[in-house]
Amino acid sequence: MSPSKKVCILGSGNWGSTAARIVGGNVVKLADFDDTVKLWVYEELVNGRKLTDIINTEHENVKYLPGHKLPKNVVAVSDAIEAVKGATHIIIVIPHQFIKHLLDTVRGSILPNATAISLIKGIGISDRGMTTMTQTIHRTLAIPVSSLSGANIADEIAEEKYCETTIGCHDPDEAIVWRSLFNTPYFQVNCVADVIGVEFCGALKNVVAVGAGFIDGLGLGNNTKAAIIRIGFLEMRRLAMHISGAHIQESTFMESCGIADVITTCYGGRNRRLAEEFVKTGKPMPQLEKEMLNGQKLQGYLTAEEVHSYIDSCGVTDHFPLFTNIYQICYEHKPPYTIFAGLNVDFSRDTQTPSSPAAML
Ligand SMILES: NC(=O)C1=CN([C@@H]2O[C@H](COP(=O)(O)OP(=O)(O)OC[C@H]3O[C@@H](n4cnc5c(N)ncnc54)[C@H](O)[C@@H]3O)[C@@H](O)[C@H]2O)C=CC1
Ligand SMILES: O=C(CO)COP(=O)(O)O
Repeated sequence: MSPSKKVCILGSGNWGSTAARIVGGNVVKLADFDDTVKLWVYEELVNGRKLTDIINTEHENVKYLPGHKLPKNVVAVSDAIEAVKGATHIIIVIPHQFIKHLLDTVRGSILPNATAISLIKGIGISDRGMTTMTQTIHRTLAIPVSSLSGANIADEIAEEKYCETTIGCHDPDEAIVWRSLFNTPYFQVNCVADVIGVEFCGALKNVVAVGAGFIDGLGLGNNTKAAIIRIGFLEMRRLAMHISGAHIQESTFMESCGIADVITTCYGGRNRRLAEEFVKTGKPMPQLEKEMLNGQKLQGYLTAEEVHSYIDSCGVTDHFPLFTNIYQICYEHKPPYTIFAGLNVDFSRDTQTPSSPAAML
């Protein structure tokens, strides 16, 4: 009997390629899945050759994940519609600023019984307010969407160093399927039912990481960075609960997607590294991104702007001094040491009113 399920991956950056390595390795062990994993690549030339051709002949994404082979059953394609053709399980892992165009491209080509999972760390702003990536994907493709996020610096996972991740999935049967696609001895998946809590954590910690990078750029120490991490974590939780308190479980913040991801990104992430350079060189973030990341993309400074636009429109910036200061340093030329302004906020009531978000502020 031919397999009834088929997985594809949309996105082949640093994390997308690492996910392809994991899923490509797992899928061949799952009898109900087709062995072939189509990997959609945003086509570009690398040393005069198409990146898709390089991946399909050398089985390595030499630009975004150099030094790590991809399984041969991972097949790179430059056409997103071809990638989703016949796929029952769609993994979406692109920088959040590109999501709309990709979804517009593939809508209409998705199987009606398909299901998706977002590995993206970012949020969107629309006339409905702040939206998560799974909400955006669900509204466009009209299929169920889960989330995966965790303390997951891609290069370390490609080296098969032990870590954990969190899958948010409403359907317990589907959660088992997603887990079987991602779980490995070195990549331990824990499933929770809180889809948007998982992704709020993943998106908002990138703003905190920008703050942590400012502290490193200022040459301040570990205690100061720990203070920024603590306050940032509380502002993340406060904002997520303010937006969707009735739908988010507090316990999600203690999963890998929560506290663990804030820590790893504030010490080892790209957002932290470029924010440090921002302070040391005075160059704008987009310029540093071009100069230092070889095509990889930052999410943190964009998310800082999106968060600010939301909290400003709600008139609650006073309740998020760290997020506000980080935004003003990035976009309004405030000096980096102003990150400490007004940080003595009382968060003590936040955990007492989880089902009544407005009461927090
Ligand atoms: N790299 C990491 O360690 C981790 C990243 N993530 C998240 O995964 C998501 C994807 O990031 P990465 O895979 O790291 O990507 P990346 O930042 O390494 O690479 C950028 C990707 O965007 C593509 N791209 C460039 N212009 C594009 C366009 N106009 N339209 C569509 N794609 C375009 C590039 O081809 C490349 O694949 C992000 O939300 C990120 O926060 C999550 C966990 C870990
Ligand atoms: O999300 C990440 C680790 O979990 C990666 O963070 P950066 O994008 O800052 O590298």
